[in-house]
Amino acid sequence: MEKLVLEGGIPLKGTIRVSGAKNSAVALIPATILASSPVVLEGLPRISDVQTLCDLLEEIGGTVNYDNEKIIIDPSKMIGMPLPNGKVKKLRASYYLMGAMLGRFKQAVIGLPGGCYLGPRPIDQHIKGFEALGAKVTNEQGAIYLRADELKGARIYLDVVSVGATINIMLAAVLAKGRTVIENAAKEPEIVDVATLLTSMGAKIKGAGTDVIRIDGVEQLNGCSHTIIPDRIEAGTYAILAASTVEEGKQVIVDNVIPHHLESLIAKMREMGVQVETNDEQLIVTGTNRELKAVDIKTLVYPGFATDLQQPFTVLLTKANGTSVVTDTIYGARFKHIDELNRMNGIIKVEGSTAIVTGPTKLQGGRVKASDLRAGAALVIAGLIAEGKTELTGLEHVDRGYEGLVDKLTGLGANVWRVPLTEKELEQLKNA
Ligand SMILES: CC(=O)N[C@H]1[C@@H](OP(=O)(O)OP(=O)(O)OC[C@H]2O[C@@H](n3ccc(=O)[nH]c3=O)[C@H](O)[C@@H]2O)O[C@H](CO)[C@@H](O)[C@@H]1O
Ligand SMILES: C=C(OP(=O)(O)O)C(=O)O
Repeated sequence: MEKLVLEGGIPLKGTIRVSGAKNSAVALIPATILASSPVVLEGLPRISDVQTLCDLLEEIGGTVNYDNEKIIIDPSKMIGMPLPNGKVKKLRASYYLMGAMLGRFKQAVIGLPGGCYLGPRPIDQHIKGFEALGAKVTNEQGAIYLRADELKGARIYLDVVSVGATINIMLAAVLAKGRTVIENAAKEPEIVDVATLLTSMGAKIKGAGTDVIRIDGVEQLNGCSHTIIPDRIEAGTYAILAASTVEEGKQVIVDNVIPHHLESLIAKMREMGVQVETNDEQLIVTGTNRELKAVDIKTLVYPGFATDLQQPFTVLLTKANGTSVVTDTIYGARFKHIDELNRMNGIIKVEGSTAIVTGPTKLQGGRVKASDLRAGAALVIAGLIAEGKTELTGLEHVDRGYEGLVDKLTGLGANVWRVPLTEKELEQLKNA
């Protein structure tokens, strides 16, 4: 195990390139199970969630070949093997194996997913969808058992707008008989990306990216080639980092971005007084001598302010003048980073699903721990703006979502490096 050491207070400048989207990648990989011949996925990020899913596809008999920026998955020899334990527990998105394996094999056994603990994360809407398509679903000793004689299209109204349930139902429905309509569907760009792959494989899907998705089942899906979209959350994280660290007159360019995916973040940054411009595929943040203003944010489903950017954004708010109110309506308990920020001299109070940030404060470097992926991203930004050195543990969370973090930050002039934990530090972490 390692820790990340960050030297705070160094102004950053230059260009940082965004990788392929984690939340697309983790659905695109399971989607390949539905094809009858090899699928080429281009531009997947090299992160641990991608590796874990590729390992899981190999466990069920798939062949995975890595060729520079491409991953080639041959699903033809896969079998409907039960996966009640093991690697499925390491990430949230292993739930997509349910929809994809049910779609192809008409049965699946998948252990309940892991991933970031952000408060309760039920999957009742996924199950409601599978049942509507004709599957019998039971939960036995921490694993979901799914079985169907045949899957038949259905009209499914989601009681909660859910990214995971929308994608999972699409995966199960593309090979079902007849028409499926998902109402109150989520509209995130990752859903459109998965629909694009499935359509290239031969699926018939209309309306992805709106709140009604119509799927007409087909007999067979075939291999194809697909390039993933850029990661809007990674891009947003680096835009927030840029706004937190860039010096007057200097620029940080976040490259390989679809700016339209980040409109709610860009609007909030501008409201604070951050100078941010966009072109076709970049965000350009320029340092100014303006004082940053406090703003309120409320996380919402897309195209609202993304919950996954709430934690990093809170760090930027510690630099703003006044009181900012941050409300997370998606995950009301997503505030585990706050204790750590307060240990670094932040003045942030949590009341229910709201964090109240009083600024500006000068953060102080210290020893902090990432409790989840975006808490880790928030603490990386905090470490880079703090006075002195910060040591961050819990890197296994950060590695789930940020490809080549140290190299990318070093490219902007940051002084950051990874070191193995000593025996004593490992012991301290175990007892914490
Ligand atoms: C792998 C992946 O793509 N992860 C993203 C996905 O997670 P995930 O797909 O798990 O999140 P959902 O969109 O499903 O969750 C949204 C809300 O609906 C609730 N809910 C969800 C499903 C369900 O069956 N019942 C239910 O009540 C959840 O508790 C949450 O409050 O979207 C989240 C919300 O944008 C992001 O934070 C995660 O980064
Ligand atoms: C919460 C996240 O991921 P996951 O759903 O994979 O836990 C995230 O990407 O911020």
